[in-house]
Amino acid sequence: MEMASSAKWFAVALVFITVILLRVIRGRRMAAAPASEKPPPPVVNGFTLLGLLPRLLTMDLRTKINCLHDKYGSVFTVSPFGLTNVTFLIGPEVQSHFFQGLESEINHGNLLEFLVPMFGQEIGQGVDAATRTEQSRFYLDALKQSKLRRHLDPMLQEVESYFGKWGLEGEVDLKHEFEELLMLISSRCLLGKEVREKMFDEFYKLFRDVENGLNMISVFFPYIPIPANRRRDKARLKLIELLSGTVRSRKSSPSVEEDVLQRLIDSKYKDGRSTTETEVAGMIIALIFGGKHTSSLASTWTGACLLTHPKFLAAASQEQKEIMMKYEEKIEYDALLEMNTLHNCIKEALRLNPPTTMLVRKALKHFTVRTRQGQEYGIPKGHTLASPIIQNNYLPYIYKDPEVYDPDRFGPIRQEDVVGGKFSYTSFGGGRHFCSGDAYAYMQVKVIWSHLLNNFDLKLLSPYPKTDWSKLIPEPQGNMMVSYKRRQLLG
Ligand code: HEM
Repeated sequence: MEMASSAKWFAVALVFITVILLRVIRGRRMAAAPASEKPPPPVVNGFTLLGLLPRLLTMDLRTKINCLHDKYGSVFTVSPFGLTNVTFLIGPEVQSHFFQGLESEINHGNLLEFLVPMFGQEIGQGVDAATRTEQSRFYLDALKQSKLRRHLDPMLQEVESYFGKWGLEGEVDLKHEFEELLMLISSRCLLGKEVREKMFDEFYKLFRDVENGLNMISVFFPYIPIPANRRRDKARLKLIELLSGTVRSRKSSPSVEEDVLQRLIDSKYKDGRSTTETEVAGMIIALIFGGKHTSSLASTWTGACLLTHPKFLAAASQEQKEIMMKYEEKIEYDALLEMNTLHNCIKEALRLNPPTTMLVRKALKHFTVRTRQGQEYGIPKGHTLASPIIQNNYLPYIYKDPEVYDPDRFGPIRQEDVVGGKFSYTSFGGGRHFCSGDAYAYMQVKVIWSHLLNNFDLKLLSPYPKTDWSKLIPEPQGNMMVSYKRRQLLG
Protein backbone atom coordinates (compact mmCIF):
# COMPACT_ATOMS: atom_id res chain seq x y z
CA MET A 1 0.00 0.00 0.00
CA GLU A 2 2.78 2.32 1.10
CA MET A 3 4.80 1.32 -2.02
CA ALA A 4 1.88 2.17 -4.31
CA SER A 5 1.40 5.57 -2.67
CA SER A 6 5.16 6.40 -2.98
CA ALA A 7 5.10 5.42 -6.67
CA LYS A 8 2.13 7.71 -7.21
CA TRP A 9 3.92 10.68 -5.61
CA PHE A 10 7.09 9.84 -7.51
CA ALA A 11 5.12 9.93 -10.82
CA VAL A 12 3.51 13.28 -9.91
CA ALA A 13 6.92 14.74 -8.97
CA LEU A 14 8.41 13.46 -12.23
CA VAL A 15 5.69 15.10 -14.31
CA PHE A 16 6.12 18.32 -12.32
CA ILE A 17 9.91 18.37 -12.77
CA THR A 18 9.56 17.56 -16.49
CA VAL A 19 7.14 20.48 -16.97
CA ILE A 20 9.52 22.84 -15.12
CA LEU A 21 12.51 21.59 -17.13
CA LEU A 22 10.62 22.02 -20.42
CA ARG A 23 9.71 25.60 -19.43
CA VAL A 24 13.32 26.38 -18.50
CA ILE A 25 14.58 24.92 -21.80
CA ARG A 26 11.95 26.85 -23.77
CA GLY A 27 12.88 29.99 -21.82
CA ARG A 28 16.59 29.45 -22.67
CA ARG A 29 15.71 28.94 -26.32
CA MET A 30 13.77 32.20 -26.27
CA ALA A 31 16.63 33.96 -24.52
CA ALA A 32 18.97 32.65 -27.20
CA ALA A 33 16.61 33.93 -29.92
CA PRO A 34 18.14 35.69 -32.91
CA ALA A 35 19.83 39.00 -32.19
CA SER A 36 17.04 40.81 -34.07
CA GLU A 37 14.59 39.77 -31.35
CA LYS A 38 15.06 42.52 -28.81
CA PRO A 39 13.85 42.20 -25.22
CA PRO A 40 10.23 43.17 -24.57
CA PRO A 41 9.53 46.51 -22.86
CA PRO A 42 9.27 46.69 -19.06
CA VAL A 43 5.92 45.40 -17.87
CA VAL A 44 3.56 47.10 -15.45
CA ASN A 45 1.74 44.00 -14.23
CA GLY A 46 -1.52 43.62 -12.37
CA PHE A 47 0.11 43.51 -8.92
CA THR A 48 2.11 46.67 -9.61
CA LEU A 49 -1.05 48.35 -10.87
CA LEU A 50 -2.89 47.31 -7.71
CA GLY A 51 -0.06 48.79 -5.64
CA LEU A 52 -0.23 52.03 -7.58
CA LEU A 53 -4.03 52.10 -7.59
CA PRO A 54 -4.59 54.43 -4.59
CA ARG A 55 -2.30 57.02 -6.24
CA LEU A 56 -3.55 56.44 -9.79
CA LEU A 57 -7.19 56.82 -8.73
CA THR A 58 -6.62 60.38 -7.57
CA MET A 59 -4.75 61.45 -10.71
CA ASP A 60 -5.98 62.79 -14.03
CA LEU A 61 -5.06 60.92 -17.21
CA ARG A 62 -1.95 62.96 -17.97
CA THR A 63 -0.54 62.68 -14.45
CA LYS A 64 -1.19 58.90 -14.50
CA ILE A 65 0.74 58.45 -17.74
CA ASN A 66 3.43 60.83 -16.52
CA CYS A 67 3.82 58.76 -13.36
CA LEU A 68 4.30 55.52 -15.37
CA HIS A 69 6.59 57.31 -17.85
CA ASP A 70 8.85 58.50 -14.98
CA LYS A 71 9.01 55.02 -13.49
CA TYR A 72 9.25 52.79 -16.58
CA GLY A 73 10.68 55.00 -19.34
CA SER A 74 9.37 55.88 -22.78
CA VAL A 75 8.26 52.35 -23.76
CA PHE A 76 6.37 50.10 -21.36
CA THR A 77 3.60 47.54 -21.44
CA VAL A 78 0.63 47.67 -19.12
CA SER A 79 -0.49 44.10 -18.64
CA PRO A 80 -3.13 43.63 -15.94
CA PHE A 81 -2.97 39.89 -15.09
CA GLY A 82 -2.36 38.95 -18.72
CA LEU A 83 -5.87 40.12 -19.69
CA THR A 84 -4.47 42.52 -22.26
CA ASN A 85 -1.14 44.04 -23.28
CA VAL A 86 -1.11 47.76 -23.97
CA THR A 87 2.29 49.12 -24.95
CA PHE A 88 2.77 52.85 -24.49
CA LEU A 89 5.08 54.70 -26.87
CA ILE A 90 6.17 58.11 -25.59
CA GLY A 91 8.26 60.64 -27.50
CA PRO A 92 8.95 61.17 -31.22
CA GLU A 93 11.88 58.70 -31.31
CA VAL A 94 9.60 55.69 -30.85
CA GLN A 95 6.65 56.76 -33.01
CA SER A 96 7.75 56.15 -36.59
CA HIS A 97 6.34 52.61 -36.97
CA PHE A 98 3.19 53.65 -35.09
CA PHE A 99 2.48 56.43 -37.58
CA GLN A 100 4.10 55.15 -40.75
CA GLY A 101 3.97 51.36 -40.57
CA LEU A 102 2.14 49.51 -43.34
CA GLU A 103 -1.58 48.97 -42.72
CA SER A 104 -0.90 45.23 -43.02
CA GLU A 105 1.55 45.48 -40.08
CA ILE A 106 -0.11 48.03 -37.81
CA ASN A 107 -3.65 49.37 -37.96
CA HIS A 108 -6.69 50.30 -35.88
CA GLY A 109 -7.77 46.63 -35.67
CA ASN A 110 -11.15 46.45 -33.99
CA LEU A 111 -10.27 49.24 -31.57
CA LEU A 112 -12.64 51.66 -33.32
CA GLU A 113 -15.49 49.16 -33.65
CA PHE A 114 -17.65 51.56 -31.61
CA LEU A 115 -17.75 53.90 -34.62
CA VAL A 116 -19.60 51.34 -36.78
CA PRO A 117 -23.01 51.82 -35.14
CA MET A 118 -22.47 55.59 -35.35
CA PHE A 119 -21.60 55.88 -39.05
CA GLY A 120 -22.92 52.61 -40.50
CA GLN A 121 -21.54 49.37 -41.95
CA GLU A 122 -20.77 50.95 -45.33
CA ILE A 123 -17.82 53.10 -44.31
CA GLY A 124 -14.67 53.25 -42.17
CA GLN A 125 -14.37 50.41 -39.71
CA GLY A 126 -17.41 48.68 -41.24
CA VAL A 127 -15.62 47.93 -44.53
CA ASP A 128 -12.44 46.12 -45.59
CA ALA A 129 -9.06 47.88 -45.39
CA ALA A 130 -8.79 48.57 -49.14
CA THR A 131 -12.21 50.28 -49.30
CA ARG A 132 -11.41 52.20 -46.11
CA THR A 133 -8.19 53.51 -47.65
CA GLU A 134 -10.09 54.69 -50.73
CA GLN A 135 -12.65 56.46 -48.55
CA SER A 136 -9.82 58.20 -46.65
CA ARG A 137 -8.63 59.45 -50.05
CA PHE A 138 -12.10 60.93 -50.67
CA TYR A 139 -11.88 62.85 -47.37
CA LEU A 140 -8.40 64.11 -48.16
CA ASP A 141 -9.42 65.20 -51.61
CA ALA A 142 -12.58 66.95 -50.41
CA LEU A 143 -10.70 68.89 -47.73
CA LYS A 144 -7.40 69.67 -49.38
CA GLN A 145 -6.00 73.20 -49.23
CA SER A 146 -6.78 74.04 -52.86
CA LYS A 147 -10.48 73.39 -52.24
CA LEU A 148 -10.75 75.42 -49.05
CA ARG A 149 -11.02 78.88 -50.60
CA ARG A 150 -14.59 78.26 -51.66
CA HIS A 151 -15.64 77.66 -48.04
CA LEU A 152 -14.50 81.08 -46.90
CA ASP A 153 -17.56 83.13 -47.87
CA PRO A 154 -20.15 80.76 -46.38
CA MET A 155 -17.99 80.44 -43.26
CA LEU A 156 -17.72 84.23 -42.91
CA GLN A 157 -21.46 84.64 -43.42
CA GLU A 158 -22.22 82.15 -40.65
CA VAL A 159 -19.75 83.81 -38.27
CA GLU A 160 -20.94 87.36 -39.00
CA SER A 161 -24.58 86.43 -38.73
CA TYR A 162 -24.00 84.53 -35.45
CA PHE A 163 -22.11 87.31 -33.68
CA GLY A 164 -24.38 89.88 -35.31
CA LYS A 165 -27.05 88.58 -32.92
CA TRP A 166 -24.98 89.50 -29.86
CA GLY A 167 -25.95 92.84 -28.32
CA LEU A 168 -23.73 95.88 -27.76
CA GLU A 169 -22.48 94.32 -24.59
CA GLY A 170 -23.27 91.30 -22.47
CA GLU A 171 -22.14 88.03 -20.99
CA VAL A 172 -22.06 84.66 -22.72
CA ASP A 173 -20.83 81.12 -22.16
CA LEU A 174 -18.23 81.04 -24.91
CA LYS A 175 -18.01 77.24 -24.82
CA HIS A 176 -21.72 76.95 -25.60
CA GLU A 177 -21.55 79.69 -28.25
CA PHE A 178 -18.76 77.89 -30.12
CA GLU A 179 -20.57 74.56 -30.03
CA GLU A 180 -23.63 76.14 -31.68
CA LEU A 181 -21.60 78.13 -34.19
CA LEU A 182 -19.43 75.19 -35.25
CA MET A 183 -22.55 73.13 -35.88
CA LEU A 184 -23.88 75.90 -38.14
CA ILE A 185 -20.58 76.21 -40.03
CA SER A 186 -20.29 72.43 -40.39
CA SER A 187 -23.79 72.04 -41.73
CA ARG A 188 -23.27 74.90 -44.19
CA CYS A 189 -19.78 74.03 -45.52
CA LEU A 190 -19.80 70.26 -45.22
CA LEU A 191 -23.46 69.38 -45.74
CA GLY A 192 -24.61 72.25 -47.91
CA LYS A 193 -27.51 74.59 -48.22
CA GLU A 194 -30.37 72.05 -48.33
CA VAL A 195 -29.72 70.86 -44.78
CA ARG A 196 -28.62 74.27 -43.47
CA GLU A 197 -31.65 76.10 -44.82
CA LYS A 198 -34.45 73.55 -44.64
CA MET A 199 -33.74 70.89 -42.03
CA PHE A 200 -31.02 72.16 -39.70
CA ASP A 201 -33.01 71.68 -36.49
CA GLU A 202 -33.98 68.12 -37.36
CA PHE A 203 -30.43 67.30 -38.44
CA TYR A 204 -28.94 68.83 -35.28
CA LYS A 205 -31.25 66.89 -32.99
CA LEU A 206 -30.53 63.56 -34.69
CA PHE A 207 -26.80 64.25 -34.87
CA ARG A 208 -26.69 64.97 -31.14
CA ASP A 209 -28.31 61.59 -30.43
CA VAL A 210 -25.67 59.86 -32.55
CA GLU A 211 -22.91 61.88 -30.88
CA ASN A 212 -24.23 61.14 -27.40
CA GLY A 213 -24.10 57.46 -28.25
CA LEU A 214 -20.35 57.74 -27.74
CA ASN A 215 -19.64 57.21 -24.06
CA MET A 216 -17.38 55.16 -21.79
CA ILE A 217 -19.77 52.18 -21.97
CA SER A 218 -20.36 52.19 -25.73
CA VAL A 219 -16.62 52.28 -26.47
CA PHE A 220 -16.23 48.85 -24.87
CA PHE A 221 -19.74 47.49 -25.55
CA PRO A 222 -20.97 49.27 -28.68
CA TYR A 223 -23.98 47.04 -29.18
CA ILE A 224 -25.46 46.54 -25.71
CA PRO A 225 -29.02 47.83 -25.57
CA ILE A 226 -28.58 50.73 -23.12
CA PRO A 227 -30.87 53.74 -23.77
CA ALA A 228 -28.03 55.88 -25.26
CA ASN A 229 -27.14 53.14 -27.77
CA ARG A 230 -30.79 52.63 -28.68
CA ARG A 231 -31.28 56.38 -29.24
CA ARG A 232 -28.05 56.42 -31.30
CA ASP A 233 -29.21 53.55 -33.55
CA LYS A 234 -32.62 55.09 -34.14
CA ALA A 235 -31.14 58.52 -34.85
CA ARG A 236 -28.51 57.12 -37.24
CA LEU A 237 -31.15 55.37 -39.33
CA LYS A 238 -33.19 58.56 -39.58
CA LEU A 239 -30.10 60.64 -40.31
CA ILE A 240 -28.99 58.30 -43.08
CA GLU A 241 -32.51 58.44 -44.54
CA LEU A 242 -32.56 62.25 -44.38
CA LEU A 243 -29.10 62.65 -45.94
CA SER A 244 -29.66 59.91 -48.54
CA GLY A 245 -32.69 61.92 -49.74
CA THR A 246 -30.46 64.99 -50.17
CA VAL A 247 -27.82 62.95 -52.03
CA ARG A 248 -30.51 61.45 -54.31
CA SER A 249 -31.93 64.83 -55.26
CA ARG A 250 -28.41 66.21 -55.86
CA LYS A 251 -27.61 63.27 -58.13
CA SER A 252 -30.67 63.98 -60.22
CA SER A 253 -30.13 67.74 -60.34
CA PRO A 254 -28.12 69.39 -63.14
CA SER A 255 -26.62 72.06 -60.81
CA VAL A 256 -23.40 71.23 -58.96
CA GLU A 257 -22.78 72.59 -55.46
CA GLU A 258 -19.39 73.54 -54.02
CA ASP A 259 -19.57 71.89 -50.61
CA VAL A 260 -17.89 68.79 -49.21
CA LEU A 261 -21.07 66.73 -49.65
CA GLN A 262 -20.85 67.32 -53.40
CA ARG A 263 -17.22 66.22 -53.49
CA LEU A 264 -18.11 62.98 -51.74
CA ILE A 265 -20.99 62.42 -54.17
CA ASP A 266 -18.60 62.94 -57.11
CA SER A 267 -15.88 60.66 -55.66
CA LYS A 268 -15.15 57.42 -57.48
CA TYR A 269 -13.47 54.21 -56.35
CA LYS A 270 -10.49 52.97 -58.39
CA ASP A 271 -12.71 50.49 -60.23
CA GLY A 272 -14.86 53.39 -61.47
CA ARG A 273 -17.73 52.74 -59.05
CA SER A 274 -19.47 55.85 -57.68
CA THR A 275 -20.12 56.30 -53.98
CA THR A 276 -23.60 55.16 -52.91
CA GLU A 277 -26.16 57.30 -51.08
CA THR A 278 -25.62 55.51 -47.76
CA GLU A 279 -21.83 55.67 -48.10
CA VAL A 280 -21.97 59.43 -48.69
CA ALA A 281 -24.39 59.85 -45.79
CA GLY A 282 -22.13 57.82 -43.47
CA MET A 283 -18.98 59.64 -44.58
CA ILE A 284 -20.44 63.09 -44.05
CA ILE A 285 -21.70 62.15 -40.57
CA ALA A 286 -18.18 60.88 -39.80
CA LEU A 287 -16.63 64.13 -41.03
CA ILE A 288 -18.95 66.29 -38.98
CA PHE A 289 -18.29 64.10 -35.97
CA GLY A 290 -14.49 64.29 -36.48
CA GLY A 291 -14.43 68.02 -37.13
CA LYS A 292 -17.14 69.82 -35.20
CA HIS A 293 -16.42 69.02 -31.57
CA THR A 294 -12.62 69.14 -32.03
CA SER A 295 -12.80 72.58 -33.66
CA SER A 296 -15.24 73.85 -31.06
CA LEU A 297 -12.83 72.73 -28.31
CA ALA A 298 -9.93 74.31 -30.19
CA SER A 299 -11.84 77.62 -30.32
CA THR A 300 -12.73 77.43 -26.61
CA TRP A 301 -9.20 76.58 -25.42
CA THR A 302 -7.74 79.29 -27.67
CA GLY A 303 -10.12 81.75 -26.01
CA ALA A 304 -9.23 80.55 -22.52
CA CYS A 305 -5.51 80.89 -23.27
CA LEU A 306 -5.68 84.25 -25.06
CA LEU A 307 -7.93 85.87 -22.49
CA THR A 308 -5.59 84.91 -19.66
CA HIS A 309 -2.37 85.93 -21.47
CA PRO A 310 -2.51 89.67 -22.23
CA LYS A 311 0.84 89.58 -24.06
CA PHE A 312 -0.39 87.12 -26.68
CA LEU A 313 -3.88 88.66 -26.83
CA ALA A 314 -2.22 91.99 -27.68
CA ALA A 315 0.07 90.37 -30.27
CA ALA A 316 -2.85 88.56 -31.95
CA SER A 317 -4.96 91.76 -31.95
CA GLN A 318 -2.10 93.80 -33.41
CA GLU A 319 -1.65 91.24 -36.17
CA GLN A 320 -5.37 91.56 -36.98
CA LYS A 321 -5.08 95.36 -37.23
CA GLU A 322 -2.18 95.09 -39.67
CA ILE A 323 -3.84 92.42 -41.80
CA MET A 324 -7.17 94.25 -41.88
CA MET A 325 -5.35 97.37 -43.04
CA LYS A 326 -3.51 95.45 -45.75
CA TYR A 327 -6.67 93.72 -47.01
CA GLU A 328 -8.89 96.79 -46.61
CA GLU A 329 -11.04 95.35 -43.81
CA LYS A 330 -12.01 92.26 -45.82
CA ILE A 331 -10.98 88.77 -44.74
CA GLU A 332 -9.66 86.93 -47.74
CA TYR A 333 -8.25 83.43 -47.84
CA ASP A 334 -4.69 84.74 -48.26
CA ALA A 335 -5.21 86.99 -45.26
CA LEU A 336 -5.99 83.91 -43.16
CA LEU A 337 -2.74 82.31 -44.31
CA GLU A 338 -0.84 85.38 -43.10
CA MET A 339 -2.24 85.19 -39.55
CA ASN A 340 0.84 83.47 -38.18
CA THR A 341 0.52 84.82 -34.64
CA LEU A 342 -3.10 83.67 -34.37
CA HIS A 343 -2.11 80.35 -35.95
CA ASN A 344 0.54 79.77 -33.30
CA CYS A 345 -1.86 80.82 -30.52
CA ILE A 346 -4.31 78.12 -31.69
CA LYS A 347 -1.55 75.54 -32.19
CA GLU A 348 -0.21 76.15 -28.68
CA ALA A 349 -3.72 75.91 -27.16
CA LEU A 350 -4.01 72.52 -28.90
CA ARG A 351 -0.60 71.42 -27.65
CA LEU A 352 -1.69 72.00 -24.06
CA ASN A 353 -5.22 70.68 -24.62
CA PRO A 354 -5.32 68.17 -27.48
CA PRO A 355 -8.95 67.09 -28.04
CA THR A 356 -7.76 63.58 -28.94
CA THR A 357 -5.66 62.64 -25.94
CA MET A 358 -4.45 59.25 -27.06
CA LEU A 359 -4.08 57.42 -30.38
CA VAL A 360 -4.33 53.64 -30.54
CA ARG A 361 -3.35 50.89 -32.94
CA LYS A 362 -2.97 47.11 -33.01
CA ALA A 363 0.40 45.49 -33.82
CA LEU A 364 -0.26 42.85 -36.49
CA LYS A 365 3.43 42.07 -36.71
CA HIS A 366 6.36 42.15 -34.29
CA PHE A 367 8.44 45.35 -34.54
CA THR A 368 11.35 47.05 -32.82
CA VAL A 369 11.69 50.52 -31.31
CA ARG A 370 14.78 52.40 -30.19
CA THR A 371 14.43 54.91 -27.37
CA ARG A 372 16.17 58.27 -27.11
CA GLN A 373 18.67 56.64 -24.71
CA GLY A 374 19.48 53.94 -27.30
CA GLN A 375 17.61 51.08 -25.60
CA GLU A 376 15.95 48.74 -28.10
CA TYR A 377 12.74 46.83 -27.44
CA GLY A 378 10.83 44.23 -29.42
CA ILE A 379 7.09 44.83 -29.42
CA PRO A 380 5.25 41.54 -29.89
CA LYS A 381 2.51 40.99 -32.44
CA GLY A 382 -0.93 41.28 -30.86
CA HIS A 383 -0.11 44.16 -28.51
CA THR A 384 -2.41 47.18 -28.42
CA LEU A 385 -0.32 50.31 -28.91
CA ALA A 386 -1.01 53.69 -27.34
CA SER A 387 0.58 56.97 -28.33
CA PRO A 388 -0.51 59.43 -25.61
CA ILE A 389 -0.60 62.84 -27.33
CA ILE A 390 -1.34 64.34 -23.94
CA GLN A 391 2.12 63.21 -22.73
CA ASN A 392 4.03 63.61 -26.01
CA ASN A 393 3.02 67.29 -26.20
CA TYR A 394 4.56 68.03 -22.80
CA LEU A 395 8.02 66.52 -23.17
CA PRO A 396 10.51 68.99 -21.64
CA TYR A 397 13.34 68.03 -24.01
CA ILE A 398 11.13 69.14 -26.93
CA TYR A 399 9.15 71.97 -25.36
CA LYS A 400 10.83 74.47 -23.04
CA ASP A 401 8.70 74.96 -19.89
CA PRO A 402 6.04 72.67 -21.35
CA GLU A 403 3.34 73.72 -18.86
CA VAL A 404 3.52 77.35 -19.99
CA TYR A 405 1.28 78.80 -22.74
CA ASP A 406 3.89 80.23 -25.10
CA PRO A 407 2.86 80.43 -28.78
CA ASP A 408 6.28 81.94 -29.59
CA ARG A 409 7.76 78.44 -29.26
CA PHE A 410 6.37 77.79 -32.75
CA GLY A 411 7.66 81.11 -34.16
CA PRO A 412 10.46 81.33 -36.74
CA ILE A 413 13.22 81.71 -34.14
CA ARG A 414 12.48 78.74 -31.90
CA GLN A 415 10.37 76.29 -33.93
CA GLU A 416 10.53 73.82 -31.08
CA ASP A 417 8.39 71.22 -32.85
CA VAL A 418 10.57 71.34 -35.98
CA VAL A 419 13.79 71.14 -33.96
CA GLY A 420 12.27 68.27 -31.98
CA GLY A 421 11.90 66.28 -35.21
CA LYS A 422 9.10 64.39 -36.92
CA PHE A 423 6.17 63.43 -34.66
CA SER A 424 7.06 65.99 -31.98
CA TYR A 425 3.69 67.70 -32.40
CA THR A 426 0.88 65.20 -32.85
CA SER A 427 -2.32 67.04 -31.90
CA PHE A 428 -3.50 66.23 -35.45
CA GLY A 429 -1.92 62.77 -35.49
CA GLY A 430 0.82 61.95 -37.98
CA GLY A 431 1.87 59.85 -40.95
CA ARG A 432 -0.64 57.51 -42.59
CA HIS A 433 -3.71 58.68 -40.65
CA PHE A 434 -2.79 62.35 -40.25
CA CYS A 435 -5.93 64.45 -39.83
CA SER A 436 -7.52 65.16 -43.21
CA GLY A 437 -9.23 68.26 -41.83
CA ASP A 438 -6.35 70.15 -40.15
CA ALA A 439 -6.27 73.05 -42.65
CA TYR A 440 -10.06 73.27 -42.62
CA ALA A 441 -10.02 73.25 -38.79
CA TYR A 442 -7.43 76.06 -38.58
CA MET A 443 -9.42 77.99 -41.16
CA GLN A 444 -12.65 77.95 -39.19
CA VAL A 445 -11.03 78.68 -35.83
CA LYS A 446 -9.12 81.59 -37.42
CA VAL A 447 -12.27 82.99 -39.06
CA ILE A 448 -14.02 82.91 -35.67
CA TRP A 449 -11.18 84.43 -33.65
CA SER A 450 -10.29 86.99 -36.28
CA HIS A 451 -13.90 88.22 -36.16
CA LEU A 452 -13.94 88.33 -32.36
CA LEU A 453 -10.59 90.12 -32.07
CA ASN A 454 -11.61 92.70 -34.67
CA ASN A 455 -15.04 93.47 -33.29
CA PHE A 456 -15.17 92.90 -29.54
CA ASP A 457 -13.37 93.60 -26.29
CA LEU A 458 -13.58 90.35 -24.34
CA LYS A 459 -12.92 89.54 -20.69
CA LEU A 460 -12.86 86.10 -19.14
CA LEU A 461 -15.18 86.12 -16.10
CA SER A 462 -14.75 82.47 -15.11
CA PRO A 463 -11.40 81.23 -13.83
CA TYR A 464 -9.16 79.53 -16.41
CA PRO A 465 -11.06 76.25 -16.91
CA LYS A 466 -9.87 72.94 -15.51
CA THR A 467 -10.02 69.95 -17.83
CA ASP A 468 -13.01 67.67 -17.38
CA TRP A 469 -11.31 64.26 -17.65
CA SER A 470 -14.54 62.39 -17.07
CA LYS A 471 -15.47 63.01 -20.71
CA LEU A 472 -14.28 60.65 -23.43
CA ILE A 473 -13.06 63.73 -25.28
CA PRO A 474 -11.87 65.88 -22.37
CA GLU A 475 -13.19 69.43 -22.45
CA PRO A 476 -13.10 72.61 -20.36
CA GLN A 477 -15.02 71.95 -17.17
CA GLY A 478 -18.29 73.84 -16.70
CA ASN A 479 -19.19 77.10 -18.40
CA MET A 480 -16.66 79.58 -19.74
CA MET A 481 -18.31 82.90 -19.03
CA VAL A 482 -16.99 85.89 -20.94
CA SER A 483 -18.12 89.52 -21.01
CA TYR A 484 -18.09 91.26 -24.38
CA LYS A 485 -18.33 94.84 -25.55
CA ARG A 486 -18.84 95.54 -29.23
CA ARG A 487 -16.20 97.89 -30.58
CA GLN A 488 -18.06 98.95 -33.66
CA LEU A 489 -21.41 98.13 -35.19
CA LEU A 490 -21.12 95.72 -38.07
CA GLY A 491 -21.69 97.46 -41.38
C1 HEM B 1 -8.80 71.06 -33.97
C2 HEM B 1 -9.42 70.20 -34.74
C3 HEM B 1 -9.00 68.78 -34.99
C4 HEM B 1 -8.15 67.96 -34.29
C5 HEM B 1 -7.37 68.28 -33.03
C6 HEM B 1 -8.11 66.68 -35.01
C7 HEM B 1 -7.34 65.59 -34.63
C8 HEM B 1 -7.21 64.43 -35.36
C9 HEM B 1 -6.32 63.34 -35.03
C10 HEM B 1 -5.42 63.29 -33.80
C11 HEM B 1 -6.44 62.39 -36.00
C12 HEM B 1 -5.64 61.08 -36.11
C13 HEM B 1 -6.42 59.87 -35.66
C14 HEM B 1 -5.56 58.61 -35.65
O1 HEM B 1 -4.38 58.64 -35.98
O2 HEM B 1 -6.10 57.58 -35.25
C15 HEM B 1 -7.44 62.86 -36.93
C16 HEM B 1 -7.86 62.15 -38.04
C17 HEM B 1 -8.87 62.60 -38.88
N1 HEM B 1 -9.51 63.82 -38.84
FE1 HEM B 1 -9.16 65.32 -37.53
N2 HEM B 1 -8.93 66.75 -36.08
C18 HEM B 1 -9.50 68.02 -36.13
C19 HEM B 1 -10.38 68.50 -37.07
C20 HEM B 1 -10.87 67.80 -38.13
C21 HEM B 1 -11.82 68.30 -39.10
C22 HEM B 1 -12.37 69.72 -39.09
C23 HEM B 1 -12.09 67.27 -39.95
C24 HEM B 1 -13.02 67.24 -41.13
C25 HEM B 1 -13.89 68.16 -41.45
C26 HEM B 1 -11.30 66.12 -39.54
C27 HEM B 1 -11.28 64.90 -40.17
C28 HEM B 1 -10.42 63.85 -39.85
C29 HEM B 1 -10.39 62.59 -40.59
C30 HEM B 1 -11.25 62.20 -41.79
C31 HEM B 1 -9.40 61.80 -39.97
C32 HEM B 1 -9.00 60.37 -40.33
C33 HEM B 1 -7.79 60.37 -41.22
C34 HEM B 1 -7.39 58.94 -41.60
O3 HEM B 1 -7.58 58.02 -40.81
O4 HEM B 1 -6.88 58.77 -42.69
N3 HEM B 1 -10.57 66.47 -38.42
N4 HEM B 1 -7.88 64.11 -36.54
